[in-house]
Amino acid sequence: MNAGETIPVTVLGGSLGAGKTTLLNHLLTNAGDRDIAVLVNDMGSVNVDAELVAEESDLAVGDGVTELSNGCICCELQDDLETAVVRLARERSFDHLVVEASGVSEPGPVARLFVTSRAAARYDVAGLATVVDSRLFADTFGDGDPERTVAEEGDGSVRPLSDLLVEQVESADLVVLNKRDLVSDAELAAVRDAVEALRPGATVVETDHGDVDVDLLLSDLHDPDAPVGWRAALESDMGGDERDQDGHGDHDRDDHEHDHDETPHAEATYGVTSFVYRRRAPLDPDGAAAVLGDLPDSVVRAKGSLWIAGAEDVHYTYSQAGPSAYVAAAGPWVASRPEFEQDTYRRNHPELDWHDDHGDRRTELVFIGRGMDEDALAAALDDHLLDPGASADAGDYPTEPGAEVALAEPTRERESVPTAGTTPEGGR
Ligand SMILES: Nc1nc2c(ncn2[C@@H]2O[C@H](COP(=O)(O)OP(=O)(O)OP(=O)(O)O)[C@@H](O)[C@H]2O)c(=O)[nH]1
Repeated sequence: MNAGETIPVTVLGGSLGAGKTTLLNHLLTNAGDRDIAVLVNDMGSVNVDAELVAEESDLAVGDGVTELSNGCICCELQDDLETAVVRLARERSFDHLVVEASGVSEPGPVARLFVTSRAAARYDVAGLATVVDSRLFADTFGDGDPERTVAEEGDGSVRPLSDLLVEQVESADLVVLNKRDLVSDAELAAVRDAVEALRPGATVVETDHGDVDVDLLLSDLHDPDAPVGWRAALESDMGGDERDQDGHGDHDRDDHEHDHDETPHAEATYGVTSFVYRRRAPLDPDGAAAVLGDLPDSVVRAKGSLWIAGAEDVHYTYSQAGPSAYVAAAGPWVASRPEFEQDTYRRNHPELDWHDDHGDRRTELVFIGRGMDEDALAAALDDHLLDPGASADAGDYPTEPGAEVALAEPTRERESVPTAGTTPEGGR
């Protein structure tokens, strides 16, 4: 970058588990000659997404991937975001910055930071892309009338999560209708209608597994003739009318002003909390599948690493979003690799949490939800802990890196959902 030139930045938002990290990995794999820096925000204290992005790309956490964890960059981590992106632009040269906001981030304030703060001198917002979980959207707004559903769902104390879904769509320049494979054609058409009603003028694309056109995603999506969403919020922030063109109040701004202090924004506004379950012992394969394939409805999103008895050399990742839950074989644990590789890996990743006996083998899961009974969930998993080295049959778990197995799958209207593998047990 030449002095005085600004770097384009794309803000990637969308609901918990909508497919933002999947899309980001697709982008990095298909970026060609572009040098892309990424910043990943996760609301849990363990940044699973940053690790997944780093694992799938040549970038390392702390080098190409910057992580901001345990909070939300649209509110309590705003200052950290500003510092991180200013430092990034000073220390490295790159062509484009992509910021993956956490699933509970309101995208407007994140984009606004690049226009109003110190970061504005270095960056230019190219666009705000919102990834929509089409299955979740169809289920939430089944009657195609999002505004009505939002109004009905609220319990008065916190805003319903569907409110956030609407806001994320209203702010977007590009809406990616992801998880197309989990909805029927009729449901997808209804989702598109609802999205276009909420955000007229946005570019809308339909995908599965984040397979978007990289050129489109990184292009300058700014449409000066459609100043709805975050730009309208920006204008009102700079002294204009407090209501945007659709007549909605600028609630992200209102909320942000009064929950800036102790209570994290996600909890104060949406009642969303997170906790980490971390154990240095393997889980019984069937027991883990039974619990993790049938989580209580209070869990909105769960993800992390699994150490499974009987498959002690395979690092499994677990991912649940609403009615879907999968276990994937990520590859060998570092501790299962030849010693010289272990040494090299550990030298390059000093942050790796290493145990004298078990190396990096661990079960480390982040649970995000509303009204979760953390103790009951932890106890349910603890019931299935085994001693390291205990014999067990993990035959239904995949071993090939990248292969995954469904523990729970959603059903869609009319057509059945293609299975991603066999089901070890249960499911919901
Ligand atoms: N069936 C299906 N699953 C998908 C698709 N895209 C992503 N997934 C799966 O959905 C889960 C969540 O995907 P992520 O990319 O981690 O979602 P995210 O938005 O980054 O999640 P958070 O950052 O935790 O909010 C993972 O298990 C993905 O493999 C899709 O198009 N179809």
